[in-house]
Amino acid sequence: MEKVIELENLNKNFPGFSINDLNLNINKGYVTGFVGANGSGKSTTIKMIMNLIKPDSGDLKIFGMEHGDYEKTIKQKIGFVYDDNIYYEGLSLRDLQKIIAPVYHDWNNETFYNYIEKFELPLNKPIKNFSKGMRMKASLVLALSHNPELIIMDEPTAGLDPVFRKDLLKTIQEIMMDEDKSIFFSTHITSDLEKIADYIVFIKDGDIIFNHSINTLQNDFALVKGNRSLIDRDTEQEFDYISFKEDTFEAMTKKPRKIAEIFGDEVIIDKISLEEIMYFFNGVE
Ligand SMILES: Nc1ncnc2c1ncn2[C@@H]1O[C@H](COP(=O)(O)OP(=O)(O)OP(=O)(O)O)[C@@H](O)[C@H]1O
Repeated sequence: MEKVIELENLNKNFPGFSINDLNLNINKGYVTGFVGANGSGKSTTIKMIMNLIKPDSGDLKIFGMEHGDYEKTIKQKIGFVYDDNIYYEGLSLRDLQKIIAPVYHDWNNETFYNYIEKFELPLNKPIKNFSKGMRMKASLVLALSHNPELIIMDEPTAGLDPVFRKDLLKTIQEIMMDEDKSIFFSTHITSDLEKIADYIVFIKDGDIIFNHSINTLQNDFALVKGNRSLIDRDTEQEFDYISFKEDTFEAMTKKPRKIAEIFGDEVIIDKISLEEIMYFFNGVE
């Protein structure tokens, strides 16, 4: 499968936090969600992909190219959305359009005005008077108006109301009708990912814990509930994570068929949500 992002043995050290030998491939033509707890390294990874911060070592390729020689070519093909204000506060969207449009070969004014209308944004109001949600929408308009091949978003739905979040998911689905497009975005809203993501990358303390298709997560992982007395040193091995509550246990397994063979009707084997998978991988006590 063709890759749009390839990270190999990437290292970045901050005081008290580090990313060590991070390896990650993102497939072309799919929506990949990037999840992990607060402070797990999502923004740091995204900023390295965008060349906003430099890794200490390792290889990083976007569309098979490295930033060193090809940064301009790469940036032409990326739509980047993030919540920090990247604009001059006093400027309006109309001002920004005049500045940004000439920078991109594939800028499309019709797309720009369509999104302005769709997202109900004012053209002439200074960005400094925008609400948090309006800023995120403005960032989206500017990112989508140059027909990017790869859309990278750092928590795009943060600060957005549920109605607009739903519209945004629809917009993403429309964009993905073009099978050459790829989307990589971080979020804490796992229910959004269950609706639109093809792959989920999970990061914990700077380590990639898994990069699975949503089908693998839904079919291979299961939630098991039963009586605590069923768990001993041997049976414990069959589970990936277990939590106990009074006389009962709740556990995650990647071997639901084997669990059914061992325990039969003594346990309940259920579908597991992405939120529960993250909860277990983040370490339950
Ligand atoms: N410029 C920096 N200098 C020092 N430490 C930093 C810097 N940028 C990030 N960090 C640290 O790196 C860690 C990871 O931060 P990062 O923003 O990547 O997390 P995140 O997964 O995006 O979190 P959130 O979900 O809360 O946005 C944190 O401990 C943060 O304090």
